[in-house]
Amino acid sequence: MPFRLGLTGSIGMGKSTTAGIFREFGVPVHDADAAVHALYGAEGVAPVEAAFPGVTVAGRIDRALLGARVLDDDAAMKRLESIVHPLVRAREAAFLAQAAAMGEPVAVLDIPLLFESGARGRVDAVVAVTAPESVQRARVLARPGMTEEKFAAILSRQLPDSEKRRRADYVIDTGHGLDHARAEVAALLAGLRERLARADGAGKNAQGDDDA
Ligand SMILES: CC(C)(COP(=O)(O)OP(=O)(O)OC[C@H]1O[C@@H](n2cnc3c(N)ncnc32)[C@H](O)[C@@H]1O)[C@@H](O)C(=O)NCCC(=O)NCCS
Ligand SMILES: Nc1ncnc2c1ncn2[C@@H]1O[C@H](COP(=O)(O)OP(=O)(O)OP(=O)(O)O)[C@@H](O)[C@H]1O
Repeated sequence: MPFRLGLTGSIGMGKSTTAGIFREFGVPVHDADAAVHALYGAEGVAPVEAAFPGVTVAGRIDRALLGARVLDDDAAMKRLESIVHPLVRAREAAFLAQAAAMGEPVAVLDIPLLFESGARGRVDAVVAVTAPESVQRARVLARPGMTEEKFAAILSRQLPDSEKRRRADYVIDTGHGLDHARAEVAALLAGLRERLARADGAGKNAQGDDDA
């Protein structure tokens, strides 16, 4: 099993961009948001349509229609999450099994709701991505279809950034450009590889492998 690095951060903080940097460095990444979007064209269609009739368009769950039904309705969102999260976990498990088969030492699980959905126990360490609030707001409101109301609804379901940073093992700041974030990821991976090599060496010594 690879070392599971959980990647989290509030909306617009730079999770996807940082996940892309891990990929550039050759680390496999599983993206929970992307898994949700993919399962809306696959195994998620039937159960989600059954719970929210009328949200399927041309065989796929339409996220704008579904969003309108759940984003300002707590009970509806909880119901949706109870359908979707187990399906995401199944995709994640398949990804980890494949990474293990490939002998990957480290794998990243990009989980936006890592702390909120009880996923902390599924990873070995947590990376939180952050940026100043003003940068986050400007990034999010620049997106097509985004409104102040939708932004507020999503934020209200997410643990505050300060709390995510406090609970994380590593913090990546995306407010200073791509090169800065790349350097932070490189340093994180170098430190982690050293830590894993040391742990591996200690394990071998404990088993007496190195004493032969
Ligand atoms: C409500 C839906 C249809 C809106 O789709 P849309 O394409 O507009 O948004 P998208 O999926 O790209 O999400 C936008 C941002 O909101 C965050 N977000 C999505 N769902 C949730 C949620 N239940 N609670 C908090 N944040 C959420 C995402 O992580 C992302 O940062 C969609 O987000 C969804 O199906 N959410 C439920 C599944 C879920 O919990 N996903 C979160 C990761 S597993
Ligand atoms: N290190 C960085 N330097 C400069 N711009 C960045 C950096 N990281 C992210 N951005 C910019 O911020 C915006 C949001 O980034 P991204 O899509 O990665 O956020 P996210 O946290 O994945 O968002 P969401 O939670 O909504 O999926 C993008 O326009 C991206 O180009």
